[in-house]
Amino acid sequence: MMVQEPGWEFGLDTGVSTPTLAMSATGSLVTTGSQDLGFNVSSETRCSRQDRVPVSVLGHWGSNRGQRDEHPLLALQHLYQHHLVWSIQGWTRPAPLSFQRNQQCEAQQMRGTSIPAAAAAPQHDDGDDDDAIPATFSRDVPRWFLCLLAHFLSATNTTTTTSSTTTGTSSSTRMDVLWTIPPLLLLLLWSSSTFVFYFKKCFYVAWMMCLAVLAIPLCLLKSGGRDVENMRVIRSLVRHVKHLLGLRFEVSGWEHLQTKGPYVIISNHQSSLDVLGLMEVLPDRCTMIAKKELIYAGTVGITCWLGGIVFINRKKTSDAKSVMAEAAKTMLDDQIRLWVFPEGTRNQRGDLLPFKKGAFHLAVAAQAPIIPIVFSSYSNFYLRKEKQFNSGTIRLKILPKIDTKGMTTEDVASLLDKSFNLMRSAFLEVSDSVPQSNGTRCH
Ligand SMILES: CCCCCCCC/C=C\CCCCCCCC(=O)SCCNC(=O)CCNC(=O)[C@H](O)C(C)(C)COP(=O)(O)OP(=O)(O)OC[C@H]1O[C@@H](n2cnc3c(N)ncnc32)[C@H](O)[C@@H]1OP(=O)(O)O
Ligand SMILES: CCCCCCCCCCCCCC(=O)OC[C@@H](O)COP(=O)(O)O
Repeated sequence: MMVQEPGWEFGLDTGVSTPTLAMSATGSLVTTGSQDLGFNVSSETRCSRQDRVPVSVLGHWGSNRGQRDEHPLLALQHLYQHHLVWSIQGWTRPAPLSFQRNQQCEAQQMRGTSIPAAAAAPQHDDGDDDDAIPATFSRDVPRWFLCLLAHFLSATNTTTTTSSTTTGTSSSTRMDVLWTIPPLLLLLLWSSSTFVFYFKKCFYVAWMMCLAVLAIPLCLLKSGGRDVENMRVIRSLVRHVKHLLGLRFEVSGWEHLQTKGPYVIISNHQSSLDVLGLMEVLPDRCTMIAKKELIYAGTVGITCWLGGIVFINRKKTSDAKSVMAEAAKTMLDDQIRLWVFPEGTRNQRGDLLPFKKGAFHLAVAAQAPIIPIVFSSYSNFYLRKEKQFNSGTIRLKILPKIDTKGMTTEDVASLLDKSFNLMRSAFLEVSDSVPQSNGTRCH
């Protein structure tokens, strides 16, 4: 008796109407599959050769042939490569593809019995946690994509078979796996929202690092060193990144940024994605206050330094205070605007954190107005806990300036309260009205 450990199974409800596939489904592939790959392919018994009825082909990928760690997607690839490539043309409608742990099948596999047709048919989420299709593999994959994948894989198969005559079997296997990566990546991007989440995040960081490599020499050419004017270069380099991540910005209140001279911009801080919104509206001669750790962020850190970003040590209030007092002086001397995140840290809890006092001390010290800018909540497209990063729209609302002329340190508390209340109600307002995710990846 062959004992299979619980594995993943995959189902293709093909709706195929050709006699050839009906044959394959009734058994001829089972032998090939089992012998070559460790597959059991079965189908619904009620399907006959001539009937134009949906056929479910279901493979079970166990660990009996030493492929213990093989991913179900690889198993799917094998199925395509060896059995289904020729029959895909016969598909008559999009094939919903689902992966799930089928405990009934696993139990039967453990006992060494074959999978009955009813158990073999792909099941759908019935709300039961154990049986539920994992969120990562629950999306329908369109027929044309599967066709493309199949053609790609069959082409790969030919290539690697040819190469195996000269380079040997192990390198052909390696090639096989290598060539499998691009379509699998596409399939994962298509089907797994968790994968999309990590992919987009990594892409964002990597892309910013690459852009920064470009930004460094450009900044040096423009200003010869650290200068607020370099922010123009950085701004123009970062502006396209929103398109790559599927984000859209809707900005209102542009007129409030027309204020002349230095001012302090304060905004809420949800994620490093805020940089994209910041670059959307960043006025000329404006730089930021940031935590000092950012300077160590490789090429991005160097770019930040070149852009004139003021780094503070949040853990040492006295240090931070003196750096900000110095910044107030520079603001006036060099006619610079400063962008501060008064929450002092990232926050995505659907509300604003209590503000720190530095930004208001800064504005009072420089006697410069405060311009609050509110970013709508990212929760309609970006959820860190749920690992969701869809495309979406972000509203940026620029609020009227708050004057600080004649104010002293005594007024800092009331200035802070006033700004907080204005921003909080604007945040709730823009977050409420923001359109829901315009991506298609929500479950
Ligand atoms: C193409 C290239 C591509 C490359 C990529 C491009 C790169 C991207 C480009 C650009 C990206 C830039 C993106 C940057 C994003 C970074 C964001 C961050 O890093 S957010 C974290 C840091 N930000 C802050 O922390 C806010 C500022 N913080 C403050 O202002 C705090 O107030 C701080 C640190 C100064 C002190 O914080 P406390 O935690 O100690 O708390 P408190 O209550 O505010 O202050 C304590 C006491 O100190 C007084 N105080 C504070 N500041 C004062 C001051 N300036 N003068 C006098 N007293 C002051 C206060 O009045 C308070 O005293 P009493 O309670 O009133 O007695
Ligand atoms: C090796 C690290 C590479 C990092 C590359 C990052 C590329 C994106 C550049 C955007 C910079 C945004 C910086 C930012 O948003 O920092 C977070 C702080 O505000 C708040 O931090 P925390 O939550 O208080 O620790």
